[in-house]
Amino acid sequence: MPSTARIALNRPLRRLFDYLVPEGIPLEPGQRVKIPFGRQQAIGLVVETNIEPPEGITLKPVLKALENWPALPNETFQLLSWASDYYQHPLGECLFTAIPPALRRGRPAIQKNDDRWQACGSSAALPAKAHKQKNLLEWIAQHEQGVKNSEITKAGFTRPQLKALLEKELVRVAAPESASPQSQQYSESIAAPTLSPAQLNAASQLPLPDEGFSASLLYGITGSGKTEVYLHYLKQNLATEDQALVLVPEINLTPQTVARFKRYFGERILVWHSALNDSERLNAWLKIRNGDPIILIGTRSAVLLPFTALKTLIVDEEHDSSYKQGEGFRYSGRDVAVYRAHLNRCPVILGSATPSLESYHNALAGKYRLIKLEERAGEALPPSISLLDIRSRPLEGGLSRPALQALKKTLEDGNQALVFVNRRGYAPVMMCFDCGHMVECPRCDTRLTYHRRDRAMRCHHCDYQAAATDTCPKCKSEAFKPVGQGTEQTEDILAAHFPDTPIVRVDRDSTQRKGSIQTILEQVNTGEPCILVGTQMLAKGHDFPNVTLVVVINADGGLFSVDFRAPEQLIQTLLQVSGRAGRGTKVGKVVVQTCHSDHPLLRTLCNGHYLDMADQLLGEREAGQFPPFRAMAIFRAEADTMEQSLQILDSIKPLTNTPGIEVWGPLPSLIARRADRHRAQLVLNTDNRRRLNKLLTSVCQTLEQKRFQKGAKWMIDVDPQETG
Ligand SMILES: Nc1ncnc2c1ncn2[C@@H]1O[C@H](COP(=O)(O)OP(=O)(O)OP(=O)(O)O)[C@@H](O)[C@H]1O
Ligand SMILES: [Zn+2]
Repeated sequence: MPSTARIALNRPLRRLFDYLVPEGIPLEPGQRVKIPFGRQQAIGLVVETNIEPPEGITLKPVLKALENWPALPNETFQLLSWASDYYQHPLGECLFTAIPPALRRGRPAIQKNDDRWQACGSSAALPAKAHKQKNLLEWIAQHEQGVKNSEITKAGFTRPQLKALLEKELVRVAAPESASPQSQQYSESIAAPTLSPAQLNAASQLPLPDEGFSASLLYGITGSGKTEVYLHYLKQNLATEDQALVLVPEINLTPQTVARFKRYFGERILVWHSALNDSERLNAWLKIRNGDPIILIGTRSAVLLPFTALKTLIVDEEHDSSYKQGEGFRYSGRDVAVYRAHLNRCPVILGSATPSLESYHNALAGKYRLIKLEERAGEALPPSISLLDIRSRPLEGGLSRPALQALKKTLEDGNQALVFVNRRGYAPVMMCFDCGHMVECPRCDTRLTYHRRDRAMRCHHCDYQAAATDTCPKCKSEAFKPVGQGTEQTEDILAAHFPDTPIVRVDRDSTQRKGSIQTILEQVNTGEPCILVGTQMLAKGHDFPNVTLVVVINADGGLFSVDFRAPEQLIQTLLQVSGRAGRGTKVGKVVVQTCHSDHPLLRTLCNGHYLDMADQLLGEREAGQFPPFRAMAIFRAEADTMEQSLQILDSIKPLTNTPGIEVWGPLPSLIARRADRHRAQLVLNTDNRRRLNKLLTSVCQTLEQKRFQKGAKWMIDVDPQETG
């Protein structure tokens, strides 16, 4: 009698499918199978085996198992099942996030052929007329390590030429780099970095990989050398057969970090991020699944991968909002990392100069070990931060005269400066000073940003764009002007003031145009005087030793926002961007322009003590009964009309009626219309997380059965980052 298995598909369905398991196909959870599905075939993942077959239904059989081992080993499988329940996202889609695209399509789980060819004969053996083959052979012979197919074509040779050499046995495949699981040997020649006494003190407080589960919050001020602490820790404590995971917010922004890890660990470093192609992804996945002793540096989704020998997790810049996925499976990479360490009985280290209030709260509650590193590495000192009130001061490109003077002085002293503007483009609004018209996005409840370089008006919330006009589109007046600051405008003003100094703009537009941020930053890395102008991108983890001045154009953005997280994010960004000043031997200075120089939060900022501000903010969160003191979840709806969206949420609200759970709304979202979709939300807030989880599971099950109007959608977001 054949047994029955329950199988998950990569579909947004809160249900699983039962199939017969033909004899001779032993299955276990996490294994990849091919199954008939409707009129097609699909790739599924086994969730349960030997289940009681449902009565009265004839089941179809599994067609085959794609491997005789589980693609998702037990611990990874448990992790994803937990995440599916915690974040209320369908199990199938959660499980498949840990499977690379090639395997989702049913491709075999083998290394993509990337053979290297070596020469093994002399060109003398070739006929005199075979010039091309001769050239190819000689070229291959110059590369002792062998050359890849792709390199051969890139060098201008062809496959038939290679084939001809192969037939004559003049070339052969070089020994593969990794022939079988566990076979990889990594030579690590460089010793651990030498740490300062403060760094050593911090490193010595970190629990060892074999001491079981623990979570540590490494609070290390900007420039304190946290990366060196991680390197030292891994070098000293990670056994040669073990795996480690280092999560980073965005790899492409900080190529320096990867380079630093590679210097110490060489080939043992593997990277995982969204820019990998399918075969790079598959090859990396196989190494991870095989238990190769790699150290993976990866973005958010790396935490879900099927490690089999994971002994340490590090989450760098743990406060960064990019750890939370904003759509679909809305998990927090940081929080999943903590749960993974718990499942895996190993340490997790969360590091930041500006820890999230969640993590800091956990540290204060004794759940996380708090480790402080409050000195800068090397000879660097913390920068001095001062507020510059700009009320009734004339501004140029957002810059006040004292700020311009400080920039001038910095350049004269042979140093570099950084100007932080929180908007890309030229100006966030174009306004007519005759009729008052402001140009809005036709598809969103937002204004269009003026991009002068491309003479375009763009919506930063959808992809709408229109050509810029010189006169008001409504009344044709010529008094049609940009209002507010964007990076382009500040760049122009700086170029006019400092014509002989390179101005380097870093924002999403400039990095998209010029390729990588690395190319753009080459100018800065020469150390010659220059001014960097840019957005948040500049605040993240960069190490420019010659930057001695940071100017923040306007600090007021998040001070009075309705989003309860806004002040936290503002302070984090301000301190992170301030932390780019004075990282080398020269002292750094930060000038923060504001119209609210008496605001208590900004005043505390000048002391530079993040934890003081965090204490202050936690006090406010507790008074307002917000996370981390309570658990929050948001039901969101979007539809073609606001009425429909509100209707969906109105129908959800009675289902949430539970003692101890507060429900706010439904209300239109802060940007109520985005890309012609009308959005609303219903907020659930409670001090009983378990009850909330149970409630959400039952509400989601109910909603799954309901039919809503075409185009209308509901979503659930647990521990939301954005609450507007
Ligand atoms: N022990 C040390 N001796 C000398 N220089 C050091 C030492 N440790 C780190 N550094 C240097 O100090 C600088 C800052 O280090 P790192 O980038 O690791 O700081 P960080 O704590 O990650 O900072 P941030 O949070 O601001 O990104 C780097 O240039 C690094 O090479
Ligand atoms: Zn828009």
